[in-house]
Amino acid sequence: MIIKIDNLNYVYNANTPFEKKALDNINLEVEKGEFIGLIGHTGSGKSTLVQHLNGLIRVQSGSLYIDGFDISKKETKLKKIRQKVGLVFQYPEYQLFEETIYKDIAFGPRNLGLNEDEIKARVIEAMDIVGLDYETLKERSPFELSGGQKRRVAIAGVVAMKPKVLVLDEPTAGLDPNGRDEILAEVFDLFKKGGITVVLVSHNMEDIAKIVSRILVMDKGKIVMDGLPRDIFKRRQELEDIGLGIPQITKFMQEYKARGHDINSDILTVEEAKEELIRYLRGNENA
Ligand SMILES: Nc1ncnc2c1ncn2[C@@H]1O[C@H](COP(=O)(O)OP(=O)(O)OP(=O)(O)O)[C@@H](O)[C@H]1O
Repeated sequence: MIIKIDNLNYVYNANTPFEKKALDNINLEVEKGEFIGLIGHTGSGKSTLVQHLNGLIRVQSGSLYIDGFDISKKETKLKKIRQKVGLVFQYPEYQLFEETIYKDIAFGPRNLGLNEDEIKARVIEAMDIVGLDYETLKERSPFELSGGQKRRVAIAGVVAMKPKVLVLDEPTAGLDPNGRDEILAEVFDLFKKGGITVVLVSHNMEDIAKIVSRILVMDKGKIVMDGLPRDIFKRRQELEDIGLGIPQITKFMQEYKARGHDINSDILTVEEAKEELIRYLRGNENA
């Protein structure tokens, strides 16, 4: 098991008038190689939970193991945790700071104390994974790039640390549909290569439906649903009750079925819908 969380609670500004319980008894087990989609309304606790995973927020009560390694202990070094878990923040481009793309991506591996050859190899590999051309871009300033490309540099910086768990908090926020699809495709490619567990936080149900293998739904600091995307999106009313939607295409298929059409409405993508509708319409023609 790569992530194991027991009875995790977190309160901001404890014992002050601004006290706010952000995590309420979280229990979670994630196997190596899962692709988790974490969804929930604004303020439900998603960021607080994922920031625990890389030690940005330290455990107040409960326990948290990454790859068998207890990160709830105060004495556990942050450096050790961050070698295991890479976190890409919302709008990560604001955290770029070096004068060249090479230096930015090399920053993490350099902090690990690796030698220059190994650092270079990691930068080349990470740029390749996120689809940035090493030769033409290595000496360029990250600040000259487009929004989508800056975000790739930020993701490459985390990938270059070779984490076992990659956490992406709203990685496509603010990008146009093309930029969004490209970033997701690269994350998915990285995942498919194996060896990495991904936790993707998103408000975008289309993005989630396209790529994750398991969905966790948060509400008021708790995990209130946990299951396969197809099963979660069947619970449309429960999701709507906590301010969440389902993918447009799934909604369309559910509504089409409700009007008396005998189709399978467990659909997650436009491609699946197309196949199902062709099957159904051909069946009707032949009847
Ligand atoms: N630094 C902070 N100080 C005080 N309260 C906070 C702080 N950060 C978050 N909170 C509160 O904790 C709760 C959980 O917030 P969190 O950011 O984890 O939710 P979220 O699901 O990630 O929201 P979003 O989708 O808007 O990023 C919210 O009520 C929020 O207002």
